[in-house]
Amino acid sequence: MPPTLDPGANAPGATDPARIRNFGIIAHIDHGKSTLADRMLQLTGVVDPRQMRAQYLDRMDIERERGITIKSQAVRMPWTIREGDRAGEQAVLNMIDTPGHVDFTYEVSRSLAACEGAILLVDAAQGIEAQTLANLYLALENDLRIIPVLNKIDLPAAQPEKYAEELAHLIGGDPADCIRVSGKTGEGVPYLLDEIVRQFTPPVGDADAPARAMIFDSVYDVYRGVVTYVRVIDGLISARDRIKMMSTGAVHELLEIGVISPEMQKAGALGVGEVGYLITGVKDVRQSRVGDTVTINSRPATQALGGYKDPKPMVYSGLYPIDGSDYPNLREALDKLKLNDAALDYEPETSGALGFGFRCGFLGLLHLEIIRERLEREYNLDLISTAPNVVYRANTEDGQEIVVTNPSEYPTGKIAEVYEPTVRATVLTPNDYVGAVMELCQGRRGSLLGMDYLSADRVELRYTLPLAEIIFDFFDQLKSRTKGYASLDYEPSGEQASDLVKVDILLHGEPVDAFSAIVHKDKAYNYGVSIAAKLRNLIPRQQFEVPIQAAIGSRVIARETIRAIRKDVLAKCYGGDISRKRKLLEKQKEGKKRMKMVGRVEVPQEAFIAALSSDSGDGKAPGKK
Ligand SMILES: Nc1nc2c(ncn2[C@@H]2O[C@H](COP(=O)(O)OP(=O)(O)OP(=O)(O)O)[C@@H](O)[C@H]2O)c(=O)[nH]1
Repeated sequence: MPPTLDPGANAPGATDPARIRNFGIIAHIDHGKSTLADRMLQLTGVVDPRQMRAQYLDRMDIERERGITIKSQAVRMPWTIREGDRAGEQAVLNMIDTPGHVDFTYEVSRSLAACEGAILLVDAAQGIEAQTLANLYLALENDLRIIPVLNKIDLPAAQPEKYAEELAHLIGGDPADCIRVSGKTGEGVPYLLDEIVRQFTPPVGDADAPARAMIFDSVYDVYRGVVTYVRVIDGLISARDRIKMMSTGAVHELLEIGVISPEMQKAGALGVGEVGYLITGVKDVRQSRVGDTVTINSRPATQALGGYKDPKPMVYSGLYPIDGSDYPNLREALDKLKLNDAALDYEPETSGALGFGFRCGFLGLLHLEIIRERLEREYNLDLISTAPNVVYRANTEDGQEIVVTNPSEYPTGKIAEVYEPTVRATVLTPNDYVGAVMELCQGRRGSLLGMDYLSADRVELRYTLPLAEIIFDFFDQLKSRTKGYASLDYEPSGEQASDLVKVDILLHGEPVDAFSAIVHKDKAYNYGVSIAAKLRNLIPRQQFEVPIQAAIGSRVIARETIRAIRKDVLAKCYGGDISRKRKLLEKQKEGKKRMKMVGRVEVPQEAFIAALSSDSGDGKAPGKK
């Protein structure tokens, strides 16, 4: 038996909006959102203590293994105020657990649009970090009420007094208003739940208006087809209705409607302010788009809700199946993942070296890595991903504009100007490391925008940096130069004209498209030298000599050679006259020449993976720590 929910959830009618509180938990990564969510599930009784496991809401294997939240989750929990003059008041809480990593900011902003309030969770041993700020700004943009909460007060290193000051300084108010909790021990969590009901406002909507619900997430389930998560703004959607998607006008039969608590539970209807799911039996993933408005076919709304801004991919990489016959499976898998993930973008491409594949756009390297891992695990595919790159815009001298998502498509003609995307990066660091952070940012072509002291020993540095300079190992470098104390957040800030060149890698005189890269002129030489050296170690010796060249246009900037395995053709030629030996050697040379002309260099698959996957030369996948 699942624990009894508030009767509204299962009754044919909907819950009284005055009793609903929709809220999100926002925090810097690892400050303990998922753990706090676990305690709430336990305290509200929606999860049986025997079934409780850590990070209950992180359902994907990858999420659990890495201890990070990738997808947002919405859970309905009943709560009755325990203390104070409103004790006994019953409420229905819809909690939305959101991811913390900078790549997934768009998930956070989508979820927050479905809330009235946000818990700003800060680790009491760490204080405010870069994503604390970024998420706070997102919440403020959505006009949410904020409850500041200090977590992990059970830690000996916790300094709640100090950080309560910092938080109060940031959002205004009294340090004493910061609620102190431990997601681990549960201390303070019942009080926090009480305060959620007291401080957050109930949703406002017109119960009599035609129904309008916002799709804030949509997932493909192998057994049930597409499951669509909605928050109702106006009106009522009941299980007997036929629903209409406002962007396409498509009408669907409702097979099931319900709430997540934390498993799916059927309900009779969803009313104003409620958060729940719809199942229509739609199998095509594109028919239930995140950001679309759902209405009722018999009495449709006329005006759709303001949708979400589509997240724009920031980093591109080619994904190729190692076994060419897997290509259709890869397409199908990408189609399915795309439903969960509006930010994933892909189109077919062919590479001379790697065959048929897809050029895919991602939000960042972690996103790339996760999609790739999901494709390999959930869809059983073996993939190669090419070196990630950002999107460039080139203006040619004859007035054409070319958008380059793949370096091998970089125009060869005369180029007037090339633009590269930039980001506005915020680094929070203790005072002692300001010099180290500045040195790193300057080395990555950054320009300082400003610097502020958040408290006596915590500094906020703001830089404009080319995106291409931070997608590789910037974060690792930042962490190692600041002994792990600095944190980073960034957002797109437009583009800038830069002195960029395309570096081609030629194997045996033939350019290999998958190795081409666009780099800043000052860094082209180093790039060329390092990739040539890497390939020399990765490609086994062949029967003939293989030159590896890095070139800008026709100018070679670096060269390595893989020496031939010289077969000893004279081994069986004892004594004899010199002309015979010479003849044999000539023949061998000719053979080599023929190989050079017609032969192709055999590049082992691993070489592609290792050379392409990271610029550090360690053979690890991009972004892998
Ligand atoms: N001592 C102590 N540790 C905690 C507490 N809350 C969380 N942790 C630990 O902090 C780490 C991060 O916690 P999570 O709940 O996974 O953090 P998160 O913010 O959800 O992380 P993301 O999902 O990746 O954004 C885990 O190792 C937790 O066990 C707490 O109150 N006390």
